[in-house]
Amino acid sequence: DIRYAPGPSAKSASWIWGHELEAFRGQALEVYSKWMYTYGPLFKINAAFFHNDIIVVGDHAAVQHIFADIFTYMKGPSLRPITANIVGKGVLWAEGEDHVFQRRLLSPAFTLESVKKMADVISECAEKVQCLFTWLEWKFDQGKTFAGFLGPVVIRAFPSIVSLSLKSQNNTAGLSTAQIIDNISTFIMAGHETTGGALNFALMELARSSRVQQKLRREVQQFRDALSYDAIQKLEYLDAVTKEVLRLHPSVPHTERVAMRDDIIPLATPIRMRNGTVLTSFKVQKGQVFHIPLMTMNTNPKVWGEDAGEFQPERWLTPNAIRPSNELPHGWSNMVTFTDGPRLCIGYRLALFEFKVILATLSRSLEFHSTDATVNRKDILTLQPVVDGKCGVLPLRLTLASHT
Ligand code: HEM
Repeated sequence: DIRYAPGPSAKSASWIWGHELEAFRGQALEVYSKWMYTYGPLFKINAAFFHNDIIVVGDHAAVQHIFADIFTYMKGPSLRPITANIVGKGVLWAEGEDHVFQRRLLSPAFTLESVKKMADVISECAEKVQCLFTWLEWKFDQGKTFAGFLGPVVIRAFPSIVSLSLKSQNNTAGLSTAQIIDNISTFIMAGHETTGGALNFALMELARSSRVQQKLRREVQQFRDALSYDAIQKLEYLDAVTKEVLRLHPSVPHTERVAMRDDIIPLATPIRMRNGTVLTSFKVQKGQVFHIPLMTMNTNPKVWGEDAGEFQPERWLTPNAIRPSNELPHGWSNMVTFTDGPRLCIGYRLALFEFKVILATLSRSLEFHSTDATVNRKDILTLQPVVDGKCGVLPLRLTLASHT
């Protein structure tokens, strides 16, 4: 019985907020990570406002099961109204048959072929951003809000991609005008907030590690071909840096699902319940809320090793530095950064290409230096840097890079 699941004691919970406020107060996913390393990959917490207990689940088999069955596990009532308000009732919001319908019509815009067709425009936009930054090198003072600046600049440079992606397929005919509009704002928000945020954290990591930064710059500068879709796949170190940034700083740090019916969930790692029984699967009842801590799963030392919290792109290039894939989560590069299953991020190929082209283009000609500001990270639907209490702020200093 899931009532006996391990977890922080009920006595430590606030009578009104349960354990939820404590979890929110820390840095992004810090408290869930601490609990997961203490209680194992499945534990329960008290929910706010006397709601039934929430199960926090990072067990690979359980998470794969939940993501695979989108008719049994849907987004919770706490997420959907926010999504509807911010981006409208597009594919990110839709559930059930409506989701399947919208996803089928929109998917052709995000296939490998479609992303390849957008590649030239994306590379051109990356050049524009780089020119702007090179110009800004004279203008940037230490302490300016880099993140708040990067978002609008990237969005301004990239709007053509949204219309291009929808134009690249003729199937949107089945969607109403309102659905098309809502999906365009979905792509703008879900696409730019996430990719822009991940790029911010990438620049922060490069600024903190001159070794990685120099190695990446050397690889990019020595590569003479144009950065087409196929060409960029040849840059091995860029690929490793990309994976490492998206492992440590997943733009969506956690997600939520609710069981629509009773079910049995398999477990990769048996859990010892508080009454002494050991379970290899567990029963859930309709209405059970799950929190899925994507960031915790990506950085669990029991899975990724003792240096799980460190930025080490080499782990992706060193044989046996990472466990075999059957011992890792199911998803892109054995991570859950884009989730998994039928609701896997629709734009992940586009995101990866944009991320790589922009990072390659910027690091070719600019150097990034840290400031002495302390950067905190908060989970506010997306992962946000917070400096001196200000959200979306990531101060960096730029100089021109020398060419090899
Ligand atoms: C680094 C960049 C990105 C990250 C880390 C990311 C992450 C995610 C995650 C975790 C989800 C699943 C959320 C959930 O089900 O709870 C998701 C869904 C989604 N993403 Fe992304 N995303 C990124 C970029 C993009 C881009 C570039 C686009 C489109 C232009 C996009 C469009 C979407 C859409 C429409 C969904 C909803 C898909 C569905 O429910 O069927 N994302 N993304």
